[in-house]
Amino acid sequence: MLIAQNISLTLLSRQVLHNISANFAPGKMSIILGPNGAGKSSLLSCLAALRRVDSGSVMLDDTPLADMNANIRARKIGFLPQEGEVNWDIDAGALVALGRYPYQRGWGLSKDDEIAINNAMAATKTEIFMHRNVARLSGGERARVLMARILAGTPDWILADEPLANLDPHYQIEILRQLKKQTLNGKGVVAILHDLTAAAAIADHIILLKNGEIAASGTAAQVMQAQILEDIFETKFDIGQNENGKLLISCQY
Ligand SMILES: Nc1ncnc2c1ncn2[C@@H]1O[C@H](COP(=O)(O)OP(=O)(O)OP(=O)(O)O)[C@@H](O)[C@H]1O
Repeated sequence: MLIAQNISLTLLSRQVLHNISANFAPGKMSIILGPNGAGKSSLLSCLAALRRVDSGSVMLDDTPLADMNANIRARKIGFLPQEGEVNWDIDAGALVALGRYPYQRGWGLSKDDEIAINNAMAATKTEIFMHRNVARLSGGERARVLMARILAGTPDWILADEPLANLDPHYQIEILRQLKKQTLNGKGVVAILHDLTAAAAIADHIILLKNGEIAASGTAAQVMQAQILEDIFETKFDIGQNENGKLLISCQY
């Protein structure tokens, strides 16, 4: 389990997370939603130990993340940041290979490294970009390469900050299916999304943040209710279902 225990975070003398407690289960897709500035990215950074919390702790399987060796932590947790920009002069294959960095002992790639890299590029359909400069890929192509870098590290946990940004509908579905597949293989996924319908379709567990606090938490059926969403987003929503019973959520234009 990845567990946030009463975590609070202050940035530039402004408290952005207030006493957050949440459990994230392996093999499950947990989705964090909420308005801009609610604290979603801040929470995800704390869960990845990229930010030190002011109080409380983040535990991974009974060990405080803050006490864990950085290399071991990097093998366990893959973090996909929100900004998909890559300003290095680097080919996609080399960028994906960086996902193996926590495993490297000497020079060059091991057989295991090569297998993991090939699997990750196949899963994200990025082999065709192997020798292409990442800076010259489209935003959507680069997003898939960055996802491949995370998968190459074969982490137990994937923490993804808006993994669907810049993707067309086809690749949004591809990435969501890829993340879901990871959970079916026993990995824990925690992702920030803005698309409420996509979140409802894919989430095992949803956390809605507002003003740095958990405003609602539960299954899609429990939290995707017009009044709850209106209170959190300060916007009216229409909630329906398609013929398969999937929730369709759109704000009222
Ligand atoms: N490095 C920082 N220094 C100071 N304040 C920050 C910093 N990063 C974020 N904040 C502030 O913390 C609050 C939460 O930001 P955060 O990025 O976690 O929100 P978010 O829910 O991910 O928003 P969005 O949906 O817009 O990405 C915001 O008010 C933001 O201005």
